[in-house]
Amino acid sequence: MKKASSLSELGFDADGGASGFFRPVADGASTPTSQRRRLTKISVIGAGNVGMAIAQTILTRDLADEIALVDALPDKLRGEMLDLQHAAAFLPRVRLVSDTDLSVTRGSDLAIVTAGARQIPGETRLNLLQRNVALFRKIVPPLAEHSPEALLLIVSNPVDVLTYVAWKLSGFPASRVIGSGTNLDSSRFRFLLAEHLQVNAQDVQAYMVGEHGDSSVAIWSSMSVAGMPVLKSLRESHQSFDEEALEGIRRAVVDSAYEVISLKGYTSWAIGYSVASLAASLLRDQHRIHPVSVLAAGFHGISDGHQVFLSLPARLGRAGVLGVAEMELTEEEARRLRRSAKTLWENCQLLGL
Ligand SMILES: NC(=O)C1=CN([C@@H]2O[C@H](COP(=O)(O)OP(=O)(O)OC[C@H]3O[C@@H](n4cnc5c(N)ncnc54)[C@H](O)[C@@H]3O)[C@@H](O)[C@H]2O)C=CC1
Ligand SMILES: CC(=O)C(=O)O
Repeated sequence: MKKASSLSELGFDADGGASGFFRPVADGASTPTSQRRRLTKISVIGAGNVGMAIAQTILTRDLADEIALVDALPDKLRGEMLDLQHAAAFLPRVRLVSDTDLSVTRGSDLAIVTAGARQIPGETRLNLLQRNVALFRKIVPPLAEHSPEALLLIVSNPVDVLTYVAWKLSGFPASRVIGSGTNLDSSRFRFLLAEHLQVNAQDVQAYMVGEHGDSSVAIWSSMSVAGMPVLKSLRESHQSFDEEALEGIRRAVVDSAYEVISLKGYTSWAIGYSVASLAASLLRDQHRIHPVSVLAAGFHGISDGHQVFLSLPARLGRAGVLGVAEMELTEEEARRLRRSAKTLWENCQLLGL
């Protein structure tokens, strides 16, 4: 049985009796319309492990005035919403709403899609494609209709191909359709390097680009700490630091998701922080650089005709993707990136969108 969870649902006045509780200090004391701040609304579609980790990180970072949660499971959805609402005394004031119907997302500034199947231990992300494309066909068109000016941030896997799918199905410009991409892989990469070098991961400049998945590419040539090239010092301190050792570290980054999934069944906390950092850069117009999934046609020798989405370092702001960095890659890095693009483009083409 659905129980009332607010005083208005129990029959109390909708304004909570506030007019009887406080005496106005002066006539017309309310904020003039011209000075009212525009409220920020974020929607999270899919209130599973990932969606809820994102919602709670966004709440603690005070990024939204309203958060709308959507899921296909009504009881779980309401339970998640209430559980977060009960933290109200410890958080900034946020209106939290939820519904199984996407109309609750109306007027979103940012819509984050996490709905869909996730990997079982050992399964690749690309394996999820057909199931999640079918879901996106149901979710993306109404989402775009309810919030035609929104930024779309795709998280469901395989994230790069699904970002392409969301771009096609929404009809939005590519600058407003972004995949969370290798923002997470790059954090894992920086964590491993920081542990090795005994420094803070925030001081390690290092990017993984390409597919968020098995063919991701580690950009060793531009990796630095305090402006110092890391590869050079690793090679000087470890005599046997060759291509095989580098591939071993890249593989450790790729395998780290598989390891967490085999241990706890899913990944959630790191992607929660990763997506909240993207939300902050976008909605607060930070112009920060993140490796995220963007339309990569024409970059690093990827054919102009291949409308593939994959991660490259991009400058993010309130309008979405403001620009993509023209990284200097070694020939080997560019070759690996093109191979990653080829794998993704082959998958996109199969969809016939
Ligand atoms: N891009 C990235 O870096 C990462 C992506 N992921 C991906 O995120 C996705 C979600 O993972 P989890 O949250 O662990 O899975 P989960 O199974 O916990 O949550 C998925 C949710 O989607 C909901 N859902 C299904 N159909 C729906 C519909 N039509 N409308 C609204 N909601 C619907 C389900 O009811 C469920 O609550 C997976 O595809 C996973 O692979 C996970 C971690 C990192
Ligand atoms: C599941 C997934 O994509 C990740 O944690 O990287």
